Amino acid sequence: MAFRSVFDGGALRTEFESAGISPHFVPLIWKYVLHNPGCDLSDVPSLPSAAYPLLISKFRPLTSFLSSALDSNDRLTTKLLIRLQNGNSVEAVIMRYDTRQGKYDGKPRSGGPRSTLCVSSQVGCKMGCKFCATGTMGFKNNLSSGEIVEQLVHASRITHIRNVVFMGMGEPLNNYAALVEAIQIMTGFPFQLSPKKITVSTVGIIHAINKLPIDLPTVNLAVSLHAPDQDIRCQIMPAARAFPLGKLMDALQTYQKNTQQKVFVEYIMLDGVNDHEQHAHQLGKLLVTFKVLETGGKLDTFQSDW
Ligand SMILES: C[S@@+](CC[C@H](N)C(=O)[O-])C[C@H]1O[C@@H](n2cnc3c(N)ncnc32)[C@H](O)[C@@H]1O
Ligand code: SF4
Repeated sequence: MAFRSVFDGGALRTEFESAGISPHFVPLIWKYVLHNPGCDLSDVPSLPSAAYPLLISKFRPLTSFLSSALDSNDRLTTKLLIRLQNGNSVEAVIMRYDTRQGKYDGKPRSGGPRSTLCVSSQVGCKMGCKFCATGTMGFKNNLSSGEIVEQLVHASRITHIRNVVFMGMGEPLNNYAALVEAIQIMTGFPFQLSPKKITVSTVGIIHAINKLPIDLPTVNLAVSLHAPDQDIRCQIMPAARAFPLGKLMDALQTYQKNTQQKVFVEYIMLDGVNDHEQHAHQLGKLLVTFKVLETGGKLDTFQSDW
């Protein structure tokens, strides 16, 4: 029998509510599980007595298992392999920026070490981008909100996580409800990540980008652009056929105007495909237009004199 994760917050709250138990106990359970690796739900202190049989029969503290944690040679990066209840695995990556040594971008910064966790939202992906290992494995399953949050639990037991980026396996906007719930949990007690430190990366699912300002108005958005025109985009990212570049750029403008959040543009240089000088000029024009249309937001892009 498959158990739910206690971090499937909506499911746990619903169960509690139908049993007449206050949902206010849910974050207390999360705090206990986070700080007590290997605990049983019967160990969680101070819950109403009706909560224990319900928890034990339907939920588990964690439904995933940390199979391996592999450090890079410089120990700034740790790759986590996490096995899910259904036997599939996902990766999450901890990236440490030792800002005192300027290891991130060479510039001295204040604030000491900070860590970013890159999380997966799906096992595989149906978008089929040609350059992406996840894309070539096809789609296997969506992660539940609990399975997404559990990546943060595993990582938080290794180091303090300050930022989360949805840049691991899968297309987060194709798993929208779980994404929204996971981020709501991550930004509440006991994780309390700042929404401004969360970035959702997407291939560019326009209808979902349009919903984000309502459901997650304070997260950052990153868009995998990877080409300055629709033709090249479609060659390397088949899903782009459904999302014309002009409409995508319009959606980004609207998103930024409505949220005032950062929009990051991701561009992989693929030899002989999108890395010609002419592509750089096209990209500059595309982003300059973006910036000129923009009024008062915070678009992070390069200095442009195209
Ligand atoms: C794996 S995706 C997950 C998030 C989302 N599906 C997306 O496409 O933005 C995160 C980022 O990794 C990039 N990526 C995928 N394959 C890559 C590769 N072989 N080398 C460098 N970046 C890659 C994607 O294009 C995207 O910008
Ligand atoms: S949408 Fe993202 S995860 Fe999916 S295949 Fe493309 S780059 Fe990979």
